Amino acid sequence: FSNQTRAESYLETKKSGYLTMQSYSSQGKLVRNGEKNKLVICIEGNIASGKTTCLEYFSKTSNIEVLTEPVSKWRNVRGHNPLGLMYQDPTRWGITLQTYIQLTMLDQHLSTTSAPIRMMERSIYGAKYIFVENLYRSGKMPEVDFAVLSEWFEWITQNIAIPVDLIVYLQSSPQICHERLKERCREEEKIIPLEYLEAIHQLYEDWLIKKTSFNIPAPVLVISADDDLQKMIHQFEENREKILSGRNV
Ligand SMILES: Nc1ncnc2c1ncn2[C@@H]1O[C@H](COP(=O)(O)OP(=O)(O)O)[C@@H](O)[C@H]1O
Ligand SMILES: Cc1cn([C@H]2C[C@H](O)[C@@H](COP(=O)(O)O)O2)c(=O)[nH]c1=O
Repeated sequence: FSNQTRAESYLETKKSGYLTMQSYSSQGKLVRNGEKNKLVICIEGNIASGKTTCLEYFSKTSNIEVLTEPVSKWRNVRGHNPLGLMYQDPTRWGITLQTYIQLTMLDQHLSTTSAPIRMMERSIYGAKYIFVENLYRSGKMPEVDFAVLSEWFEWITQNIAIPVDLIVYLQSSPQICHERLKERCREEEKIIPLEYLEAIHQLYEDWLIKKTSFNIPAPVLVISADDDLQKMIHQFEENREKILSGRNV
């Protein structure tokens, strides 16, 4: 056996539910069998920019599987609320929340689907490049926590194929998000100031518009998200073909 064949042979015997990784791709990453021809679209955007609303709209289309962020898990893991704890004391609990979010994002990326198109709310990339980065840059995440999370992230993305075909960026003004967030009234988020949404917005703009911060794993389709619901539906329809073909052309 070459090293690669031995590894493949080992992995073939290690079928454990949804994490059955059976072969190495040409880039030397673990890949999921049967997932190659599926289209993955990630909806990125600020808090309360309308991502869930967008996913709910497209969930009515046949052949699409929609995966909303598992916020209920982030609010309740074995009776603990890491999301609430993070907003109360980000320096202490940021690492706890972000470690768990990284795990649940990976879980979603790797979960099996029968539908040919998968639409996912954010991604493991958005969680790291926006939220972890924001905690770190704002001085609320200790350097050692950032280093450990970054090591985990790099190991995952260097060793496991996490394909994304298209990023749909719901570009919104932080002020509008703040108003929508207050209306939605999620208990943990009541203390979020406008400045927090402005910082998240800036990181998104640097990543997906200016393209000056981090690697972008897929082409980006930008949809302006400040409009009312009716106009948003019109925009979703106008962009339906681009979105569902996974191509920004
Ligand atoms: N275009 C829109 N105009 C007005 N309110 C909206 C619009 N899109 C979403 N909302 C409302 O704003 C809040 C946040 O939307 P949501 O889809 O949950 O955002 P996200 O998933 O990005 O956090 C919800 O109360 C939702 O009903
Ligand atoms: C991905 C991610 C999310 N959060 C926080 C931000 C919000 O309070 C919720 C989910 O927000 P949504 O935009 O309404 O879906 O989770 C976070 O703190 N860190 C993250 O990586």
